[in-house]
Order: sequence, then C-alpha cells, then structure tokens
Amino acid sequence: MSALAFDLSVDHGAFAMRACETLPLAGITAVMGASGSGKSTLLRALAGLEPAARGRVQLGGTLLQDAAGVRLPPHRRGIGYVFQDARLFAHRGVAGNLRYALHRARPGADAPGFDEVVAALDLAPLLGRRVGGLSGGERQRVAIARALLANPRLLLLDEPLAALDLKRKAELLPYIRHLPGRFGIPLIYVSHAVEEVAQLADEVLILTAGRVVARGEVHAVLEQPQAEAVSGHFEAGVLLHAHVLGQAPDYALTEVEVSGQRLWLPHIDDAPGAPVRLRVRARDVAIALQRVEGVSIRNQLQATVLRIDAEPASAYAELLLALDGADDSGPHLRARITREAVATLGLMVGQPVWALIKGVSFDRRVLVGGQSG
Ligand SMILES: Nc1ncnc2c1ncn2[C@@H]1O[C@H](COP(=O)(O)OP(=O)(O)OP(=O)(O)O)[C@@H](O)[C@H]1O
Repeated sequence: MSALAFDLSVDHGAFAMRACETLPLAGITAVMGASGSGKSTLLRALAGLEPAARGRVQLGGTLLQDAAGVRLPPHRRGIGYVFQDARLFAHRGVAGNLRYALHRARPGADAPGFDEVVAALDLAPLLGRRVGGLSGGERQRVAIARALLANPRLLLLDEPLAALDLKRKAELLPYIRHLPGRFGIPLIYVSHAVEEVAQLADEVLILTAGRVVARGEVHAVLEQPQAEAVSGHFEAGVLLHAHVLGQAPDYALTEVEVSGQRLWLPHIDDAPGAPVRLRVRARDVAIALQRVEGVSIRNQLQATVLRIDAEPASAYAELLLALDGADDSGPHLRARITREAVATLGLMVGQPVWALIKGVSFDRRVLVGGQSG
C-alpha cells in the first residue's frame, strides 16, 4: 500500500514539533490532540503552508520536501486542504467555487467528476446559490467538494466541523466517512472530539506538545490513557464494532449484535448486516451480579472483570471488562462505578458480571451507519 512518510520538525520558539511517521494512504487517519498540541502545524507542514517546517515529506512515490532543498509549493503537492472556516470565494457562487477547482485540477484519468462530487455531497440544490447565504454545514460541504474537484492524492481536513452545532455535525459525518471509499482519496482528519474520531477514523495519531504519543487502530488508541488525556475523564470509554440485526419500528429501536450479544439502540436507518460503531462511555455502564429483571435497562451484556482500578482520591473505580464471546483482544467495556459499589458487591478480577447500558446513552445523531469497519 502506498504511504505518506514524513520526518518533520517545526520550531516556533515556545512551541516545537517533531514528528516522524509513515501513514497508510488509505481510509481516514485522525489526528487528535489538545488545543496547542500542534495538529494544525502538522497539517500545514504537510501541505507546504508552514514556512518553519524542516525535514522530509514523501507522498507515495513523490518527494515533496527534503533536507537537501527540495520543497514543492503547496499547489504542486497534490494535497487538498479544508479549513475550519471553509474559506470559499465570496465573489463566486457555489457552482463558481466548484468550477474554479475543476479548471485547476491536477490532471488524472480517475479525477473525481463534477456530477459525481455534487451527488456525493448533495450539492445539486445549492449550485445556483450565493456563498453568503449558506449555512455552516452547507459551506463545509462546498469546501470539501471544491477540495475533491482539485483531484488531490490526499485530503487534509482541519476540524471541519468545529464551528457547527451537534445537529449539523451529525449531518456531515456520513458524507466525510464515505469519501475515501467513494473517491479513493485518503483523508487526514484533525479533531479533538472523541465522538467524531470514533465514528470516522480507521487509524488515530495523538499529538501532545508537538510529539506523537500514541498511534494505531482507532479502537485500540481510543482505549489508551493518551486519548483520555485529550477527551477528559468524562468521555472515557470504548469503541465497539457492531452489526445491525433488525428493526423494531413501533418503538423506533434498532437491534445490533456485538460478539454474539444483543443491544438495542435508538433507531438507525441501516439494513441487517450493516456495520455500526458504538462508543460506550465508562460512566454509562453499570454493573450487576446477575441479570436484572424489572428494570428499564434493556441492554444487559455478559462480561468478565479483567481489571479494577480504584481511584483512592475519588469516589470511583474503573473496571475493565471482557465481553463474553470475545477473544483476548476485545471487545472490552469500561465501567465507572463507585468504590463503595466495588466493595459491597465484592467485585474481583475474573468474576462474571452483567454490564448494563441504558439505550439513551447512545446518541443516534453521532452514529454513522454503513461503516466499513
Ligand atoms: N507562526 C507561529 N509562530 C509562533 N507560534 C506558533 C506559530 N504557529 C503556531 N504556533 C504555536 O504552535 C502551537 C501549536 O499550534 P497549532 O495551531 O498547531 O495547535 P493545534 O493543536 O492545531 O491547536 P487547536 O486545536 O487550538 O487548533 C501553539 O502554541 C501556537 O501558538
């Protein structure tokens, strides 16, 4: 598989970045990190927009920059860039913005076609509009389409949803998720929102103070402490890969399966067999010693306690659980419960338990159906 290889350093005095990685040119790689960790600096350096960037960047077979003086300008790198604030040409309409990119596109037989891009981002109703009247989400769809029409070999998205409310974010997530599969263009996606990363990313790279501190497959990285340092304790949890089993339309529920066990979610519009990613936060999981009857919680999963981390300075303990039916590598669940509950229930490593998850803890607005993995 073709790769993006870089060994870059940027020195801004108070802030220095040093990153050396080889990323697969496939799917979506998320770059996570706290504010000021260097996410935008890394993207700018890759795109040739960071004058202070030193070192080497190789995109597939093309050397974009090296220490010996090669330094392709941004427009010759074949890298598209979508900013947080869309940056559309205000004096052109939507169609004008798109045609501008099309006319300057990198030549290539497999370049995304105008109609194809317009269809993929549902832009047909907007083509006659002025840029000024567009909503934030519409602007970002136009910005993504414009970047695609330039026929990039790699598309960088720098917090493209940051300025949008939750509803608009949710509308845009599926468009972004399906871009690599539809156009064969890999994405690097910057975000500090763990929910977005959980739904979109194949691989995740975490930056702290200009250094890569974690990197790997999305479900593995999101379980690491470095991810929690970005998202905060409140959001800590796991990512489960589930499949749709069926629908209960009368109750607006969808039934899914994880490792042979069943869960009910608020309705998602996917056919049986479709993959779905579920993020389950540790604070949304309760523990029982046996299956609980006469309770409203429908999602009760059989699991085994793998680890108990008590936090002596707080009221809480965190449990790592292996779902029954899973193998050593997962899936796992995490449960945040009180230390008092651990003591009273007599919880121990190796003990079989039931993990209870309220259906309402799955926010259907951030569930992206039809996932590839
Ligand atoms: N041209 C510059 N001169 C001096 N310092 C800079 C320059 N550009 C960026 N920095 C500093 O580098 C650090 C990293 O900035 P960067 O924008 O890459 O962070 P980020 O992770 O993208 O943050 P955010 O999530 O807030 O956008 C910050 O402390 C910033 O102030």
